[in-house]
Amino acid sequence: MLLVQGLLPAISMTLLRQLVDNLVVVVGGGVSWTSIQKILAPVGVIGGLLLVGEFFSSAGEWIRTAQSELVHDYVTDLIHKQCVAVDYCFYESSEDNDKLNRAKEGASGRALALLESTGSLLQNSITLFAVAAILLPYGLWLPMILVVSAFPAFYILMYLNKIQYQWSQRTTTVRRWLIYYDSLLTGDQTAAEVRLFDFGDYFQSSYKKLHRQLTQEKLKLLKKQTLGRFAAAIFVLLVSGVALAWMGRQVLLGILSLGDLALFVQAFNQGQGIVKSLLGNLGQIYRNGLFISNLFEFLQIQPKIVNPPNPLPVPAIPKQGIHFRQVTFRYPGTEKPVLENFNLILPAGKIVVVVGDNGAGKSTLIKLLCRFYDPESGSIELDGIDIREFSVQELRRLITVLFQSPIPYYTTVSENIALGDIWAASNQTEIEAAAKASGIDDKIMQLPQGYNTMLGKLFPEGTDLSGGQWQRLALARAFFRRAQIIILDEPTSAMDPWAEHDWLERFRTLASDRTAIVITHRFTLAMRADIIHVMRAGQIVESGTHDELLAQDSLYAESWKSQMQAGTSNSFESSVVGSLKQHKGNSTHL
Ligand SMILES: Nc1ncnc2c1ncn2[C@@H]1O[C@H](COP(=O)(O)OP(=O)(O)OP(=O)(O)O)[C@@H](O)[C@H]1O
Repeated sequence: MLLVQGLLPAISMTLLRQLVDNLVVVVGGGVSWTSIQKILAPVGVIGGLLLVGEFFSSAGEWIRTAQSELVHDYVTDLIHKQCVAVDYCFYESSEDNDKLNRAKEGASGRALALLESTGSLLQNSITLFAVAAILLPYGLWLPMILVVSAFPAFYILMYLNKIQYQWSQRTTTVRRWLIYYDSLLTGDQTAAEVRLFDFGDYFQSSYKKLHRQLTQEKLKLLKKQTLGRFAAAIFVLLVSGVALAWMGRQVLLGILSLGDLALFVQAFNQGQGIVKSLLGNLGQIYRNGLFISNLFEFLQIQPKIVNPPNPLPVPAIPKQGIHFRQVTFRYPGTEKPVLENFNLILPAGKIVVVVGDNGAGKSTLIKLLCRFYDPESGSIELDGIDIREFSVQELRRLITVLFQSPIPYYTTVSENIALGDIWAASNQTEIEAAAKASGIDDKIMQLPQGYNTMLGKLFPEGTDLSGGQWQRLALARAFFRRAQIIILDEPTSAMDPWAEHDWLERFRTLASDRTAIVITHRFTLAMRADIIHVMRAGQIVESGTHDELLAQDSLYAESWKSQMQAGTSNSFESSVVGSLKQHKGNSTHL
């Protein structure tokens, strides 16, 4: 198709010359059926060619759309796969987020544009060769001048494309800020605070300020591009003028016919148009190639948290437990270690609670245990084996985590719970058992369509849950996983005290044969653990049962007393008031 489309203009031009020459003969020699036939034949063929051209151009539209969808699907799939494959820490680095943004920014559009420009380049090259072949008999210098006249434009185009790319690279972070402000203003998660704190105008003006700055820079670039293109176009016009003057002279001298002149004018004009398109194609290929290099840069990122060459089998049921041995860890790009020569034993089959003040390093322990990060030195062992010796996926399958802020998934209730173990066959009985264990079953039964109710208000017929109910649902998801190691990070923070008491009883039964690690600020929860570890500034400073720690009369006991003095022992208010008092400057706060 490219070949036919590429040759069509040249064939039309040749036919046009024949038509004009025949017309001159007819006008000079009188009208007869034979002479009219000579005109009708090229007219018919030209008409036919126009039809073929139109058909191909319409078919081209269909092909372009199909190609566009295919390329889009392919590139999006690559990006999604890589987004899941990169390390967790990728999302905590501004530089890496820039890379992702650049890869995503029109990646599929650019890939398609590259494909189209290459196709167009081929077609235009074929046309240019055919046109050059037509011009060649009038002088070798004609096709050459056609190409040479395009050199300045070529240089300008490449230069402009390069500076546009550099500008785009430089402003990636600024454009990410725009996306961020936009999400604050338009997202459902921020809608309440935007209204309450009335900071809509504030973020809107931040957005506008940045956007204005970008627009000004963009317009400056465009101005440069326009001036550059204008200068190149003037040069091309001058060259055309010289060539036309020469051709006109040849006709006046009788060396060439009027048909030749018609052919020449069309060929030279078309030739220049084609050279211009070719340059455009080259510029596009160059620019899109630069942008697509961003996609490749992102796709080439290799995760650092990888499986060992010969992974050891993960214990189906841990017997000894988890041992943090002399672990030192600092977050990438930070100076101060969060953990330094840290030691902790979490025995199998026990419920262990880790309490500690904000920033003590409790959540960091979870991230290390799940291998979102690896320690700088020391090791984390499961039944005496360094967890780096296991396959990452196998290790993670052994663990279930209820994170501090569970994600509300906008799917049905059943799917929400089943997401806890996508590898397990979705069994409704087990889903309901997990919901009962987490204490959300009663609420689900009151929903319009029970377990088939769509959650979240973002999509049609969705129902929302309260914060505590979402938390219980996340807990059901964690239970559904049936993992041997259960990690709960502030599991009851959004629950009322009655719910918490009820839940604790269930949890004891559920976790009876598993290893449970609970991170909490709530003493009412901590006191029921088999072992309590008190963490402060990256170290375990006290360990024991609730009674043992009270007997030690140290940090834990002090914080416990402080909470108890604030109210009755088990009440929600006591925890909150106690915590608030501690935050007011008491050095022994937990
Ligand atoms: N991604 C990160 N990059 C750099 N520093 C981090 C990162 N995440 C946490 N930190 C720092 O590491 C320290 C420990 O954080 P961590 O989240 O483990 O504390 P925590 O005990 O769980 O606190 P909280 O009780 O408030 O949840 C803190 O000083 C925190 O600022």
